[in-house]
Amino acid sequence: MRIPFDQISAVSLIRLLGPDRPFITGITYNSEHVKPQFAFVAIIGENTDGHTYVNQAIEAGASVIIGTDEYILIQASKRFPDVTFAVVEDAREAMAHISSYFYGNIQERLIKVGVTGTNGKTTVATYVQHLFNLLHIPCGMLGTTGIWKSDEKMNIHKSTPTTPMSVDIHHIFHELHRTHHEAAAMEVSSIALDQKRVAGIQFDIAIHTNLSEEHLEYHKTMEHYKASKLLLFQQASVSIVNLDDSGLAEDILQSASNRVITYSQNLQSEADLIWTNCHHYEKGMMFTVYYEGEKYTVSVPLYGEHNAGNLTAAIASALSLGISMEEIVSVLPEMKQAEGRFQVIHAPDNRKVVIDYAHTPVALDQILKEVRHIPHNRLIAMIAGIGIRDFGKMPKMARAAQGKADTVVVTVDHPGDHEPNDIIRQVLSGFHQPKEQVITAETRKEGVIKALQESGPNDIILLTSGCINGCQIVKGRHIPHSDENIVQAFFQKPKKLLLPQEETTMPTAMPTI
Ligand SMILES: CC(=O)N[C@H]1[C@@H](OP(=O)(O)OP(=O)(O)OC[C@H]2O[C@@H](n3ccc(=O)[nH]c3=O)[C@H](O)[C@@H]2O)O[C@H](CO)[C@@H](O)[C@@H]1O[C@H](C)C(=O)N[C@@H](C)C(=O)N[C@H](CCC(=O)O)C(=O)O
Ligand SMILES: Nc1ncnc2c1ncn2[C@@H]1O[C@H](COP(=O)(O)OP(=O)(O)OP(=O)(O)O)[C@@H](O)[C@H]1O
Repeated sequence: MRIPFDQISAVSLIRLLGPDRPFITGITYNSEHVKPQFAFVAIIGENTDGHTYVNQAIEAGASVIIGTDEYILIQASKRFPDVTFAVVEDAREAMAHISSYFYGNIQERLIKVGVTGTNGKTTVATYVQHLFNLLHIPCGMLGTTGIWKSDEKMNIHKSTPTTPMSVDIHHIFHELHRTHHEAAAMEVSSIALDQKRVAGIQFDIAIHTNLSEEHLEYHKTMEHYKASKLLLFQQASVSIVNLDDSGLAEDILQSASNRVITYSQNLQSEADLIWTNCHHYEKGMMFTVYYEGEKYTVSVPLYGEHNAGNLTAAIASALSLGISMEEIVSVLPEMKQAEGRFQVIHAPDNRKVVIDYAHTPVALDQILKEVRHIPHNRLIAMIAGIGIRDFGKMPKMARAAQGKADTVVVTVDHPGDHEPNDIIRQVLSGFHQPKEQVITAETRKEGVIKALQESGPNDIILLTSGCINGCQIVKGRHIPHSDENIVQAFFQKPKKLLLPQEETTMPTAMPTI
């Protein structure tokens, strides 16, 4: 395809050198992925500067170089007159707009739902995906659990943990459209918003979950974190806002010029959707939703009161498309839980292993309260300090856990370049004379095993924090890790721990109760 730089007005072009309508066969931000006639976008990163690799990209066949360093691009243009050099104001933003153009602006033909917030992005995006599919709107999902078509995971390498790089987003949108999808639900992280990964996308719906402290290792201040999240609502036609969140709701309401749908748990609020009266039962939960003066009873095979709120946000997104509440409520009994979010493995002696990716103090506090709704004897909770994240958060995890379990196992997730014991000490510093038993484990694997060893009949073993992309990041290496496999292996040996009928039910895939 030829790229007419002068016609893609959103690209803030400063100077164009070389052929002005270059032909390209692909776009990449990594010189190692350049193929003949690719456009290479030089990005200044945290470790290195993409402009360093301009020569390498041209040697690999790049026909276009896009970057911000005018001097480097002018010098290179003298040596390679057949190559197009585009000096732009913001390389990441330019990449987003050019990627959209390259993929035929196909994104405009999809219903796009963006979800942002500190906790609940994956869950809400997954609920939107499942709900739309049940309502016969084929919907994909882009998020921490992977890139999904309506019915299966796509085999696409993820460039980042949550929101892909812009060129990957447009490639995925193109693939979804090619396979007859009508919608895409996606998590939009604050980092992605700041890095313009979704620049040029006009979301049909933007959903807000909540805001609390997170990602300060990147944003440095809460103000920057908040301002980044707010960007999503400036590029959406409908904003769905959680009135119960004191972190961001007011700011969205004040700045939104688009249609707003609000949701809340509070009967006294004037929210458009009010969810209340949540009860758990063996197969899930039931709650009431008030909407336009009517009362609806929702029954879903999902657990955790916060998930009633998350589901209400997804319901609001379907309502905004003009689907009736009656139709929505009728399909909810078919809903499915998101991977690794309040998922329950039934283990021998009526033990229940709950895997939940709670990795903020707020989420940890929440899940520790929620699991108590499941009948149990003792509660053993594993918490972790995440080495590749903000050290300041670690003691807060201990504070959130204190007093809420019988035993707390403190371990480490993704130590990165840090010594596991430094991380453990940092977490432990948050406890204030804990009455419960606190034990430590230097690796997540050891932590899971110790938590299981502590358990007895009818106990709940809650494994929190998370394992991004099924691995542990240790000194730059990605070491495969799976809590489920460790649980499975633990109960398989010694064999006598397993009841005969349970041997077939201790699966690699996790069933929910
Ligand atoms: C902080 C951050 O955003 N990091 C992303 C960033 O890496 P970086 O800034 O360190 O890049 P770098 O290594 O300095 O390289 C700079 C540029 O030179 C290029 N390069 C480098 C070497 C080479 O030989 N040739 C070459 O072209 C690189 O491709 C890059 O474009 O650019 C890379 C791609 O160019 C991303 O893969 C990487 O995401 C990493 C995997 C990451 O962990 N990101 C996290 C922080 C993130 O984005 N998280 C959010 C939120 C998650 C949540 O919800 O909790 C997310 O949306 O995923
Ligand atoms: N609405 C909510 N309010 C508070 N806590 C929540 C909410 N939804 C989910 N959580 C908690 O946060 C954990 C993470 O949920 P989820 O993965 O959906 O969030 P996320 O924002 O996508 O985080 P990440 O992108 O880092 O995975 C859940 O396991 C649960 O414990």
